[in-house]
Amino acid sequence: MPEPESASGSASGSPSPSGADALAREKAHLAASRSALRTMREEVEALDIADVTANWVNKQAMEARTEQRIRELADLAHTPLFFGRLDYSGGDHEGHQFYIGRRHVHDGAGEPMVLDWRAPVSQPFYQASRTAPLDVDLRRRFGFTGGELTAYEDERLTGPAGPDPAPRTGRLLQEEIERPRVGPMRDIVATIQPEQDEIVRSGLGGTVCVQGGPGTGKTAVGLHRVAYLLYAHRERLARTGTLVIGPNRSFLHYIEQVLPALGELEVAQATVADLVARVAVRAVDSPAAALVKGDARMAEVLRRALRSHVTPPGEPVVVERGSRRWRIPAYELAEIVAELQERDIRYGAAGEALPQRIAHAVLVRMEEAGEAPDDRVQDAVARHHAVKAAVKAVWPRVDPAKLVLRLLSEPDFLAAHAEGLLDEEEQRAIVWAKPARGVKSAKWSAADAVLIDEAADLVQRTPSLGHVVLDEAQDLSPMQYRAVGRRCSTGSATVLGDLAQGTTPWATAGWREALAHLGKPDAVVEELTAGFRVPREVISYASRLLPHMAPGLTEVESVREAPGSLDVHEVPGGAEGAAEGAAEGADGELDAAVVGACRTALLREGSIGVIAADSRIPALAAALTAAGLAFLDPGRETTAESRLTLVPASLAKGLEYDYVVLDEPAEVVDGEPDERTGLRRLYVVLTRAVSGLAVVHRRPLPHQLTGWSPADPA
Ligand SMILES: Nc1ncnc2c1ncn2[C@@H]1O[C@H](COP(=O)(O)OP(=O)(O)OP(=O)(O)O)[C@@H](O)[C@H]1O
Repeated sequence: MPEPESASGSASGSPSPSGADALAREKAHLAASRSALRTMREEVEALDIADVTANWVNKQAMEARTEQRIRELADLAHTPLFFGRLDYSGGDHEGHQFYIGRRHVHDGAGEPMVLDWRAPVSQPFYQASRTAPLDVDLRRRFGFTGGELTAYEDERLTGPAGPDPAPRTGRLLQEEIERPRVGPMRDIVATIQPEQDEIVRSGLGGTVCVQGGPGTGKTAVGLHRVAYLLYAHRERLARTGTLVIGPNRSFLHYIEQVLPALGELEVAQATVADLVARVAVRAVDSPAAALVKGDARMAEVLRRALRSHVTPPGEPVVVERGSRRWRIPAYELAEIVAELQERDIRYGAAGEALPQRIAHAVLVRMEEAGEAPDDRVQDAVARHHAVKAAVKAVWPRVDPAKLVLRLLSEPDFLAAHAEGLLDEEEQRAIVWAKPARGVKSAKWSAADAVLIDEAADLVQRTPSLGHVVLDEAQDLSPMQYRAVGRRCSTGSATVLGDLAQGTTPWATAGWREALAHLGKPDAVVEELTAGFRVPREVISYASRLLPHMAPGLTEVESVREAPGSLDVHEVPGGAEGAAEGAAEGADGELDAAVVGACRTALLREGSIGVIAADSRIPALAAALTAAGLAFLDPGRETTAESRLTLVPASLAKGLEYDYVVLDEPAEVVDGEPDERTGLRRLYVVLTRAVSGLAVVHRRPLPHQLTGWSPADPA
């Protein structure tokens, strides 16, 4: 371990260096650490694996590992090698200084120059406080500008209280959050807050569910938790795998760089639709049909329908071998079948076990007759055509997609298995008006694909991963929770969501029930209440909607004041004129006002999101183009040259922009099938801005936002 002098370069015992000197020493440590990292990389690059690998396969594997290691050791120009320092004044590390960074760096003698943020000795960087200093005397946070170390911020955790910044409002934290965004989501490793850190470091064994309002850092926490788990349980998770599940491609694209920036390159990403993509999805269900298809009762309907394929044996099995015939009577076959049905094994596995069970019964008879058959005889009997024929009749193979197809095509078949589970109206809601002819030509919906996935799991167990992060979970149906749950049945999960942002007809009403569907009823539910993204003025405005669409949920408490961050601009013309414009999907004056707001936002640094009801997107796209303002769609990465993104409200969830221009809130609400969902959608889009929100409207704002009630006199 380095002594204070060697780690910081500070002259021990001399008067405390001036700020400038201290900064110079820290810069020197950064330069020395960079050079040590370069040496580490050069050592890996120079490894001659030809000497240590005996064969081609090993060589390939070693080469891949070496390449990955070289990538992990890259010194990224704009990613500081360390962001903090801890000076220990007690415990095992008394008198030592540690620099905390994204990865471990050591010098030629193997002494650490930078410690991985995930190491136990780094934890006080996130957790220590004046009330619980955890043996740490000083915590230093570094500020960087374009990869250059330019500032630091100290907190004394022991001795008389000084003018230290409270961690929540620290200048560096504020600057970090407000640093203009271009490109994908960034990591928060330098500024993880204590309550976030507790979730990040919670053990691999347990499932954690995090409820948190917009911008409380749920996504960030989930991704950092994966990085932490990979550090703490690398071998196990390398074997079993990790997966991050997000709501759509744009969102996954937005978050995809966070884990690589933390040195983790092997985490898979998918949407729920990707996980269950066994058939091509080409149809959209009515809300009523999707609601029934997503209900957990469908799991039981499927189970019954599948099991109905087992037919009680009516005939004996007669196996001829040489001059002898062995006969297993029907009642004995029925006993074997009943025993398999009672056991908790998958339909397919039981079907595969049946021939061996029948063969075993034959062997018992052979032994009783004085023969001494061995395993080979049993295998031969199991493959005998009479046994195969019996198995086919009693326990036929079932194709999961065909099973669902039949349920949705044949009202009688559905009724037989939905009895006591779905009422007649519910059954009618899901049966296809026009029965499909085959699996390939059927017009499957997203919910149908989930049903097929459930059926497939009833036939054959879905392999489980080691850990799954499920983001924006509040929008999943019970059947979708089950689909995710079977992918972490022997592993654990991090479930992230906000009940107030649920915008599907089946949105999660409470986490306990959702976790039961996921198969993790004992998961711990944590709450994050501090808001990092949205400034106080904006979150208070958006939170006016809460009592109307998610009563009981408390307002997020923003850690940031940003006076002037909210601008509500009314375009004259009012209710009458706007109605016609809206009907045509175009409204020249409103469009012009939105373009104007974009121009104003473009004068500042950072990303700009223009968010509008999906129906307004074509008109706004045309207006922006006519005004010469280039824009991206949310699946594309912003760059310094193209900072403007046109976002349909339905895709805004989970995303964020430095500045948001929100077009016509009333239209966003009207774009949803009911008012509650509309207000929730509005809440989502009102909470996407980091530095400023401009609301541009011509129609009256929804009264829940203005506080005006329809009952009030005008
Ligand atoms: N401790 C932190 N330090 C710095 N930035 C943070 C911290 N926690 C969160 N943030 C930032 O706040 C913003 C919101 O975080 P994130 O997207 O994870 O929130 P969320 O709870 O998932 O939001 P939503 O519910 O809207 O999806 C991001 O820019 C993130 O980097």
